[in-house]
Amino acid sequence: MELLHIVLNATRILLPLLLLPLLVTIYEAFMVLVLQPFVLTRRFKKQGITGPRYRFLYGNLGEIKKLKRESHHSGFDPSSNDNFPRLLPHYQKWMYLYGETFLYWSGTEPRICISDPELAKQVLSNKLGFFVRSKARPEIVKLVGSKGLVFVEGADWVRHRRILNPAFSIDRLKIMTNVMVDCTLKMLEEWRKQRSDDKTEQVVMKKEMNSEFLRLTAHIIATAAFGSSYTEGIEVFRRLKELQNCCETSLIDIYIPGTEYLPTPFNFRIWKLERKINTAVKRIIDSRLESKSDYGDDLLGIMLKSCKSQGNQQKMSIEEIMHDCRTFFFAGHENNANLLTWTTMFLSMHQDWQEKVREEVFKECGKDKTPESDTFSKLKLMNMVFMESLRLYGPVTSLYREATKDVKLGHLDIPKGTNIIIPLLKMHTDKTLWGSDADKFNPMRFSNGVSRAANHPNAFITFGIGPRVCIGQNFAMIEAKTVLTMILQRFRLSLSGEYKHSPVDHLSIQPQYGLPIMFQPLK
Ligand code: HEM
Repeated sequence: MELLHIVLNATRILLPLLLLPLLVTIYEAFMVLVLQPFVLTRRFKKQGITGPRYRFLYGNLGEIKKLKRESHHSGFDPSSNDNFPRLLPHYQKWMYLYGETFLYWSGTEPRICISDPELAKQVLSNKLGFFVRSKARPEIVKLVGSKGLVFVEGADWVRHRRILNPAFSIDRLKIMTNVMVDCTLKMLEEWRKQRSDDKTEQVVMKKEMNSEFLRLTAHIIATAAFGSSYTEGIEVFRRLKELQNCCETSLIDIYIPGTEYLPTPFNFRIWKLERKINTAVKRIIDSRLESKSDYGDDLLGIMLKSCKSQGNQQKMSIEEIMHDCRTFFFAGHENNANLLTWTTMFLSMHQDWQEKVREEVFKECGKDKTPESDTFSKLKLMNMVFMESLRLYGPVTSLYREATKDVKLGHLDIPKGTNIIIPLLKMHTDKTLWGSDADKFNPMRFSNGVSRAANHPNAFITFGIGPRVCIGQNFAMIEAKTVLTMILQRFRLSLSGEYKHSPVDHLSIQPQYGLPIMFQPLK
């Protein structure tokens, strides 16, 4: 009897203690899943901002998935460059229904879509830390590296950027131009060998250029990043590519927080790949550190030098360096390949522009001289073509920021925690900004410079603006100019009859069925 009494007393004391965490979790879940969406929806409604209705837990993810699937299967006008409705159909639909600025829900995360260039500029240029990069899905963070430049914030970001800026200075890029030329020459030499091995002795050669450019840009960034450790470096990048393929397949699924920690076969595969990548990068770093020289002039060498610099603020940890290696591969490889791919498509379709750009190349670089970095600023027409290609098929389709406090943006009151989406693809093809031919290829619109190409100076922000502007934009442009110059010096390009126009959004805009191009050697 007495024992029962003790047990009852203990239960009376312990039960509330045991129940408390459960109650707190239920309360928090209620706040996030029910109350916050309700309150925020009302708060924005009062400001005249509406959007699709919040659905429990999933927000509007289901509708996004459905609209993307439908638009993907709906076929595509082969002459159209109007990618916005096809690749971001949910934004198009909601803009039509609720206006240019609207609220939607990515799961329980509130998102405001803003495509006004003036507001976009205010968000991206804010130097007070009111808007930071939005938290990305774990798959993306794994690819780019959580401690690399893309995802660090505040003082860490300042330190990273200070260390890395010199790696992209004009002097360094001049040296890197030689790397770009050498890698392109290797690709062209391979093509020559394949042609001479070809028993059919056809003069015109067909190449699938998206995969050629992917291979070439991987080769270039691996050499620029790892230089003397190239062989090991390319192995790291191969594994990163595997990781990317793995992550990409899961990106179309709805993300449920915490699932990345579950011991599923998919997660085991990712963890294994990550371990292999880290071990391989660590091995390269260790062998450099052991060499006790000045660590080399490549990106890795520049980062390693920062490890031994005196000022604490300037230092970078080995883990951070490992993550930055991933960042450079991810950011500097596919984006550049896609820029080259879509530009090649345009030049093959618009023979008049191909001739104009080739004439410019012959005039400024000669017919068979290897290009030098000093010449690139003279290639004005080529630059205009690249800008037009980036406007219509820029690899980054949207930019993401999160408000770190309640903040005023134009006439809007943005509550802390709201994500702001800037749909670049929409801004870059908006007829009110670019005129009635907004979806047409017309490089002439850039003849007076980027800021005068549309009726707002910030209508074109393919590399971003403000403090987080792309650190690799000059690298990207020099690489693209090097490769295109060397190709145009040697070949006349035309689109193969097999080409099927079907741009898809796989982290960047890519041709679903590749880009088969016919290469005719110039006399
Ligand atoms: C066509 C080529 C490229 C395009 C269109 C592009 C576009 C962009 C954009 C739009 C941003 C800003 C994102 C934001 O504000 O949230 C960015 C950031 C960045 N890009 Fe690029 N990029 C390209 C090539 C490269 C290359 C070649 C590298 C490196 C080798 C690179 C490295 C980075 C890094 C590290 C950041 C983050 C910068 C920071 O947060 O401080 N990108 N890029």
